[in-house]
Amino acid sequence: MIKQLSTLDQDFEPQFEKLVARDASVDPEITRRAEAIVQDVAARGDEAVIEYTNRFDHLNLKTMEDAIVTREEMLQALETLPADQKQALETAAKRIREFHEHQLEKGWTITDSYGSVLGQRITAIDSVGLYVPGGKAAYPSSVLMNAMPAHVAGVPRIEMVFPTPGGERNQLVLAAAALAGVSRAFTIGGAQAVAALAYGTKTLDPVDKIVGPGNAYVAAAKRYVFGRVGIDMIAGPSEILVICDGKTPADWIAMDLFSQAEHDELAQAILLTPDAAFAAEVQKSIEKLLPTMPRKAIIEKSLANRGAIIVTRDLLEACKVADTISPEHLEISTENPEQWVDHLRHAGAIFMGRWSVEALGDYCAGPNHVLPTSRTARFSSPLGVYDFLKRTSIIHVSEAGAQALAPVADVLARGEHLIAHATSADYRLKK
Ligand SMILES: NC(=O)c1ccc[n+]([C@@H]2O[C@H](COP(=O)([O-])OP(=O)(O)OC[C@H]3O[C@@H](n4cnc5c(N)ncnc54)[C@H](O)[C@@H]3O)[C@@H](O)[C@H]2O)c1
Ligand SMILES: N[C@H](CO)Cc1c[nH]c[nH+]1
Ligand SMILES: [Zn+2]
Repeated sequence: MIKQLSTLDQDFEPQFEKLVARDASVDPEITRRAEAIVQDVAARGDEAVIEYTNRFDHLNLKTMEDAIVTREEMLQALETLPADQKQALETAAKRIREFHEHQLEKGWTITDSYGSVLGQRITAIDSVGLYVPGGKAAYPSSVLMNAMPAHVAGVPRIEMVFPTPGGERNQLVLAAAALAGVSRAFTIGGAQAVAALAYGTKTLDPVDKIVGPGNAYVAAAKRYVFGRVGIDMIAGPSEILVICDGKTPADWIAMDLFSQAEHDELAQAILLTPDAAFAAEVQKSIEKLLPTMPRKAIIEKSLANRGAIIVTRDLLEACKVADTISPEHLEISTENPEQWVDHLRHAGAIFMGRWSVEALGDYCAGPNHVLPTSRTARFSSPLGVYDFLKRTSIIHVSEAGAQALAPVADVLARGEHLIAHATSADYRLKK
């Protein structure tokens, strides 16, 4: 069952360190296997992708053509969805698109005192590959979250890969791809799909960047191909941290913890509260509600291995502990959450107040649900339009500018013993 800790406990520090230790999800054997698959796909292309897909996902592909899902098939899936699903998907897609449109960046220029123009040009990446996980569950919401910012950024070629264990093409996944502007999809997954996107095969031209969450094989393959292609981040198991003043119904908080615990046995769900009686109440809610959950076994393992209810001295101390954890999702389930948010700097997404339940962020609030995990929120951001844009510096030096800057470059270049640099600058000086 979930651990109960208090910051007043004598051994709180070592217990806390054990709780937030991050190496639980990296297995060297998985890394070795994933890298071998990537190398094989790089060498043998389509043939290797087909073999691995048939082996791991139990398909019967004869050629890569059998794995292709066309734009027409995606649109067909959208048109034939049950009305409630179509409407929900469209509402979510609209909100996600509108939110991400605010992230579009514009280029800029400045003109210096010599009339030289300096600036930054923004262009979209030419081609991206979206990894949409499909091993244990299908994630239409992740299609929207990955593809929509790419589409808003103006990426012309958006390829999607998604494993279809047993060959079932999830219609919601295809419909979401239609709404979010995916150009073409392949029913392939795992390390072999990442390799196909990175190195290209006869059927699939290589892409410039690969984004999207996945299991340990996908993460290891992304790490391996980074450098050849760009990647977004290595997303680890889901995390939720709730700070509560003890006045939100205990069942709500228990279910919020379950909502991320149900993703994975390695997911992390933590409650911080200064109210010890409330902590006990949430514990009771967990015991009451857990047997009713279809994914009970996963939730139980996740809470037992990586979950905790921590009683703090006060809400300010709860904020300090939360900042150390730097969680993927942080709910401030208190009165006047604005009062606490300035004390919190590191989190993928902050949900303010009792009504801002994390599940809304997963599907339809608007912000992206692909977020930094495993404490990487200290230096990393949610997936966004900016991940699909790149910047190019523009330098247009006037004749007068060259006269002023060449002597500066000359001195610095000679200081570095780079005489060709110095001389090429000096050639621009008027005699
Ligand atoms: N952060 C997010 O936004 C987000 C969103 C959705 C899902 N997720 C996470 O993504 C993960 C998805 O994992 P998943 O497994 O369900 O799907 P997945 O698509 O990531 O992995 C399935 C693939 O793994 C490969 N694989 C499985 N066993 C293998 C083996 N023994 N050897 C080699 N390859 C093997 C297969 O090729 C298979 O197609 C979960 O941890 C989930 O929590 C995260
Ligand atoms: N909470 C996940 C990211 O940690 C995203 C997701 C998809 N579907 C439901 N939830
Ligand atoms: Zn979720």
